[in-house]
Amino acid sequence: MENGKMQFSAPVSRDRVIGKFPKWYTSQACLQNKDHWHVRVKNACKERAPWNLGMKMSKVVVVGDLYVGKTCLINRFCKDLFDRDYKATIGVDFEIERFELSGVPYSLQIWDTAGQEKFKCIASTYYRGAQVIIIVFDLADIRSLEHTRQWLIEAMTENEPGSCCVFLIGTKRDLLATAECQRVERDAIKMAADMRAEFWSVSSKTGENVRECFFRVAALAFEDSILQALQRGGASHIGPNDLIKIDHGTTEDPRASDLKRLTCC
Ligand SMILES: Nc1nc2c(ncn2[C@@H]2O[C@H](COP(=O)(O)OP(=O)(O)OP(=O)(O)O)[C@@H](O)[C@H]2O)c(=O)[nH]1
Ligand SMILES: [Mg+2]
Repeated sequence: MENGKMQFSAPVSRDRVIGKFPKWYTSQACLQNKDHWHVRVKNACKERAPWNLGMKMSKVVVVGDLYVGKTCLINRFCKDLFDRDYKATIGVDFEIERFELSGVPYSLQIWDTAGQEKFKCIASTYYRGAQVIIIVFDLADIRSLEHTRQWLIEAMTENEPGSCCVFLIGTKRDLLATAECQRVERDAIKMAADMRAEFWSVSSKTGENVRECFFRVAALAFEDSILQALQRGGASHIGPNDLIKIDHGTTEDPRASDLKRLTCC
């Protein structure tokens, strides 16, 4: 009971509890090559006891050509579903996924955008305030990899340089033979290194690497948030308000505030 109101918060599902720091897919294109939480982050998490950190949320924006598998990737992770039939995303959609990281509750607000050119104007209004940008390409369609650089440029026009963690994700690995997959991955790793992005190779159909990839997204975004807050306020001053300030998303229904911005199109 707080301020006369009951506070209900369902516990985070057990398969969203991240204790150990998640590992990269390849050390040749990864944003962090350590295998443990940053010591300052670990300490900040431990010290949370005297004050309630509350729910913390970061914004993840998923971009890439049409038909590369953005929606399927999100649906595989968030709903454990795969749909063989293509239903183009119209404008944008979002999912909220709750985690517990190093004992602290934390959410990702995952924005799925349309790859079709005619919806770009709508989708691009949602790029702002992204803490993570996921650029998706189809491992079986090399042109979609070539287009990823342009997607990054467009996503970054709405964000401060250096303010986002960038992931390059190749989907549909189930469609490729091992040798072919390795060849495409080599090109993708070069592209990711160029973009300073972390590379992952996944299949939404089989689910291969999907969970591992999103756990990594959550962990890196979470660590980044805590470190930024510590840098601003100093370790001894970190408190609930610091963490509320660094939210890139919002705890209210994000569709409500984002819809106001749609008037530009
Ligand atoms: N075999 C296979 N097919 C996939 C995979 N991921 C997606 N697909 C198929 O690829 C097609 C396009 O997937 P979507 O997720 O709808 O693509 P999208 O990137 O969201 O497309 P837009 O919303 O138009 O931008 C669908 O027919 C999916 O079933 C995968 O990992 N393996
Ligand atoms: Mg889609």
